[in-house]
Amino acid sequence: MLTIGFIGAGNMAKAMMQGWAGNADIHQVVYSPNSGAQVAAELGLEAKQSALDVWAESDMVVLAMPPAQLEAVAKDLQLGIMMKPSVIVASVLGGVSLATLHAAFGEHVMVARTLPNVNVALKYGYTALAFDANMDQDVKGAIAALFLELGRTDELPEEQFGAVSALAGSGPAFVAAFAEAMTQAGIQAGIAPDTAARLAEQTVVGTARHMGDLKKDPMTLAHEVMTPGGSTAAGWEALEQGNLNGLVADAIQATMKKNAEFE
Ligand SMILES: NC(=O)C1=CN([C@@H]2O[C@H](COP(=O)(O)OP(=O)(O)OC[C@H]3O[C@@H](n4cnc5c(N)ncnc54)[C@H](O)[C@@H]3O)[C@@H](O)[C@H]2O)C=CC1
Ligand SMILES: O=C(O)[C@@H]1CCC=N1
Repeated sequence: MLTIGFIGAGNMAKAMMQGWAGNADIHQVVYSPNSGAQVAAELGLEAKQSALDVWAESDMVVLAMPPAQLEAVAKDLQLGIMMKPSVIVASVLGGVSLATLHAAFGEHVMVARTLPNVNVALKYGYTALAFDANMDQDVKGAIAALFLELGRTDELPEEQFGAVSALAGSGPAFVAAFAEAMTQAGIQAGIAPDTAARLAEQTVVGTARHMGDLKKDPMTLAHEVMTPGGSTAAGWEALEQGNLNGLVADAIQATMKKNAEFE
């Protein structure tokens, strides 16, 4: 039995807990000052009274609190790190580098920097991973296997994490924004709000599965839908005139700029 401990019980932590919940070989414990007990009860996990209690019981500790809490949490864990240095730290803290994590926890602590997205809740996530240069291959493999269970993963250079965070970490929000824009356009066109929302959601879900399951890239699928001289091509032209690509590029750049402020 492997014990994964969470420090923080917000949206990202919950998504990971949900993703690993069905695995009978994983025991999950959680501490969060406000919501830990409630989230643990909701998901059938064990709530702990402190970050130190989580550390004492865990093989791997997931740091999933706001990045600004890093120093405070590291201080709370000082005794645990001395008593049980074998615990692996998997940080999901946006913009917090391996170097910063080591500065907080000490050089000898095994640390992985991970960047998951909320779709890990249903094992359809994407997680970027970066490891200490000297981390043992077996430990790397074990961490990667855990995240692979939650969807796709890649080991990527840390300097790409700002861009990866914008595309894959923040990405679900941006795809959701497109679904919302379609819903609003449907309402404007006279469709009842709940029907418009259902149409938009099913279209986004179905399109994602179509590309994924049938292995089609976006433009192949788009061309299949665009009957030559038909109505989709007219709508596509409006998207191009409105510079959808430019707008998305701007959103990614703005997200990366903010990520760079955290680094
Ligand atoms: N939400 C997302 O899609 C993603 C979030 N992240 C990262 O995950 C981390 C958490 O983000 P969210 O879940 O979105 O935020 P959130 O606000 O939903 O959750 C933060 C959690 O940390 C807890 N917390 C605050 N101070 C604490 C402390 N001193 N000790 C223990 N727990 C404490 C809060 O009670 C709350 O449960 C951030 O570092 C963020 O960069 C990374 C990738 C994606
Ligand atoms: O918005 C944020 O700061 C975090 C990082 C990636 C997704 N959510």
